[in-house]
Amino acid sequence: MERYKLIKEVGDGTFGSVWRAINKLTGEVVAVKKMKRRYYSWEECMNLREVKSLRRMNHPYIVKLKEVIRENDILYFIFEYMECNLYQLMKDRVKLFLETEIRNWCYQIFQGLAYMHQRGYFHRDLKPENLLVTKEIIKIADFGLARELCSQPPYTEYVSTRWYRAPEVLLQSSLYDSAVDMWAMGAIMAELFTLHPLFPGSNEADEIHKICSVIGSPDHGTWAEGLLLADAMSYKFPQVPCANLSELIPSASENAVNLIKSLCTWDPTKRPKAAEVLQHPFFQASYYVPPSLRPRVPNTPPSVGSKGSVEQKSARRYSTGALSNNKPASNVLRAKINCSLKSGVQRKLSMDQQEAEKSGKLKNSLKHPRYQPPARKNQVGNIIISKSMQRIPPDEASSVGVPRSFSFSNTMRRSSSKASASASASDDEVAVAEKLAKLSVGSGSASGGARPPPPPPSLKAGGWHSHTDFLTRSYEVPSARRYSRKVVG
Ligand SMILES: Nc1ncnc2c1ncn2[C@@H]1O[C@H](COP(=O)(O)OP(=O)(O)OP(=O)(O)O)[C@@H](O)[C@H]1O
Repeated sequence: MERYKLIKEVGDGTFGSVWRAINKLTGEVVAVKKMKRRYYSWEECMNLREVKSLRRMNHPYIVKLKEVIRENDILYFIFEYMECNLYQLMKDRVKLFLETEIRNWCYQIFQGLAYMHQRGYFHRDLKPENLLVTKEIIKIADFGLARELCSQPPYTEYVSTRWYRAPEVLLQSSLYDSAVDMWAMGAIMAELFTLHPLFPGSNEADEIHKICSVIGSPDHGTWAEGLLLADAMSYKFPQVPCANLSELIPSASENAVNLIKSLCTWDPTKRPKAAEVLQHPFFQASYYVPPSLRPRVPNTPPSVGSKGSVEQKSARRYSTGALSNNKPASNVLRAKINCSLKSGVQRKLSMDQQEAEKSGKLKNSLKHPRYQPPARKNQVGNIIISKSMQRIPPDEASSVGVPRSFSFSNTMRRSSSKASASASASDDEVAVAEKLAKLSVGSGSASGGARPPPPPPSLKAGGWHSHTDFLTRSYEVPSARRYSRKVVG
């Protein structure tokens, strides 16, 4: 570790603290994740999911693990450095993001996910904190929970942060797959549009209630398997009418709303795969190539950082012929959003609770009987076990010897994919903002190796229904509490 100079702590997760650091030899800025528990052998380190999965991945939209160092029984991961995470970008944000910005981010993430899923992995803990941003580039990070699709179910342990947790996981299915990542992406996409979490459940029961109130309670037609799962744990879904998602996400285009609907579908088998999502009409409206990835030609518009107030600039920057569907929020609506932004404690409380869940200290809720109506109590769910207890048995050669550090080259080993899955200024919008507020029930630089993503697929591609017929249900209003939290799961 003497090669690295730690500069500043930039994140404190459940399992490690993350530091911005400099490689003294090369001057390269990196992120050093110092794991909290001790590791007494290399074998133990090499069997960590984060290592096992990340060392197989080499993609411009997946954060690159450069090196692993074990020193004095302390394990350090050296990652490429990213400026901030998506949650940090959203939390103090007043102006809504432009749809073009959201489209650009999502297209990158879905490319990363398609790559990962095709190679037989799914992430299982996608959330804004695990999506790292440097200028216009976004990358998937934190593979501590990543799972091989071909690994043997049942998957009994804890998976994913509650607000982004798929219903099959909430209902303790042991057969979930990469569709859990697609659910999380639907929730994240919606949050990018509204700057509010879509399903901010205060406990697992409340989480399901929130989901029902947005997408409507499931029935035999929409998710027969889910009813069985619920039966198996003597759980009864609340009978809640669905909401109109377009009203909940007024700044989103019809295509964006349709995509979110399809991702947040009860039945995991009906959610689109990441590769299919890339063909969705939402991504046909335009394709934005970040300035940093454009060929260097004179008159290229200057790059604008993604952290600042970039909305107006963004409109000019995105010169690819795109029609922005974004409807900027009115001052009144913005004031309301700000107001809810300031009610920040909710997310922190809730996320702290989730952190407690993750540590395995708190148990229960759904397993024991009846659904409790939109819980205002700080009840905590039961699925959780500590990630630190999830070390999987050695299943591959850990013939790593006993190096003091381990660097990864582009070891892209393909494993067969057994993926069975494996606000505008109108009165209406003000009303929507009010509705949202009332319905708060519960509660460095981009990788040098980055290459430009492929151009958008043709409009004909994919089996997407156009516009509204993709899902015909209507949707209700989610909670609108604004949040603040430290960067933990
Ligand atoms: N490569 C990186 N570059 C810059 N910041 C990073 C990097 N990796 C992680 N971080 C920051 O540190 C935070 C925590 O990192 P990470 O999620 O890997 O830790 P963790 O202990 O696994 O967290 P969690 O509690 O989510 O499981 C991230 O949300 C991010 O803000």
